[in-house]
Amino acid sequence: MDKEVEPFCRALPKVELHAHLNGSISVATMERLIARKPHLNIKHSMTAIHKGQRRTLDECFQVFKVIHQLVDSEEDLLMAAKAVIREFSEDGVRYLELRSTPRVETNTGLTKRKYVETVIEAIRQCKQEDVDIDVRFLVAVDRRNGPEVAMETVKLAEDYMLSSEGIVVGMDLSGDPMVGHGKDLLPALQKARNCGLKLALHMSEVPCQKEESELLLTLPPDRIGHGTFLHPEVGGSWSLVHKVREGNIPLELCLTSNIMGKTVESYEKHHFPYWYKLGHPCVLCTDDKGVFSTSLSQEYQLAASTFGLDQEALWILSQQAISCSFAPEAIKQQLEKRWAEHPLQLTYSQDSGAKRK
Ligand SMILES: CC(C)=CCNc1ncnc2c1ncn2[C@@H]1O[C@H](COP(=O)(O)O)[C@@H](O)[C@H]1O
Ligand SMILES: [Zn+2]
Repeated sequence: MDKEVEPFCRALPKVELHAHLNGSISVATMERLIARKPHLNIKHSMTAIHKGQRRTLDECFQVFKVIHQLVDSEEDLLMAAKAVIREFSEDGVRYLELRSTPRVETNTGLTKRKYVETVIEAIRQCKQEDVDIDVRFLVAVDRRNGPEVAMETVKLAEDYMLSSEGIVVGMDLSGDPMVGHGKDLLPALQKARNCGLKLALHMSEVPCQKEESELLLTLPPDRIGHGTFLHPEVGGSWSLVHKVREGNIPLELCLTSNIMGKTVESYEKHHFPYWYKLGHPCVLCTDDKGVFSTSLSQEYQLAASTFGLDQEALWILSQQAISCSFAPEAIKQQLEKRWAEHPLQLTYSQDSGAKRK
């Protein structure tokens, strides 16, 4: 691999649009959380999947249950969220959309409202502390919890969209794709859309979701998470591809997550090139940087080495992610300006200028 790719990807200003809060907790933060709750007897091996290891989707979802035991109070959540935001910033992420599922924890008195407020507070505190990153919050619906909870979550998200000064911008649909059906959640998602919340939905993460994806595309979503099995070569359909292309709906693509969760056989077989070659908007994301021991820089490096992307292509990929974000127009313009004035942009344009000569 080009030895300059690693520092380039780290220095590259980046946009992260698909990051689950509790899946993004680093080893260092996990250590602090484990130390706070020694009685749980939780080992590191239970909260992360390391390089070279692969687990079934089911096994991966067990990991979240363990992490949720470690993050079950307002204090834990505030500490974890702030650490995650700082780490993304240290990795060169300048705009982040963090998603998380509001939870009730009776032991500690955590309510769903408190949960959302704590994540918002973490975002505000990072801003006050001048952490170099703009953070927005997508309130997540866990598909496992059914239509009533989904509707309740939409109402919660709507409330905070109106009162969080632009921090809450949308909703995510996630959770074990083998559980529940999107058709039951459609009314809640429709309501979310109608009240102005943006929708980032996990779709076709597993092969058996063709019908569900057709249905969810009628909303339509503003972005798609994974979309691994949308295209006909992997059992999807032309109709799905056509609708996604027609709607120009960006895809959030998480290479390592798909390999480690065994929904994609190898990096080479990832669906990134399928969509990238079509010129469709693709955004590289981490999904769960803590659980999958990765970083956004590493995901850019992997895309570069696996699919032969040069520095110019990586730059364009990161810049195009700005327009796929749910940031208000004014913020998008500020980010565009920041990218245009970035020192790396100068070297890269000199390089590509030299290449052109
Ligand atoms: C298991 C695996 C391969 C994970 C990657 N793919 C995923 N697919 C669907 N939902 C997810 C995934 N990763 C994280 N989540 C959701 O994010 C939650 C953890 O973050 P949080 O508590 O919402 O802050 C999980 O409980 C789950 O609802
Ligand atoms: Zn995800």
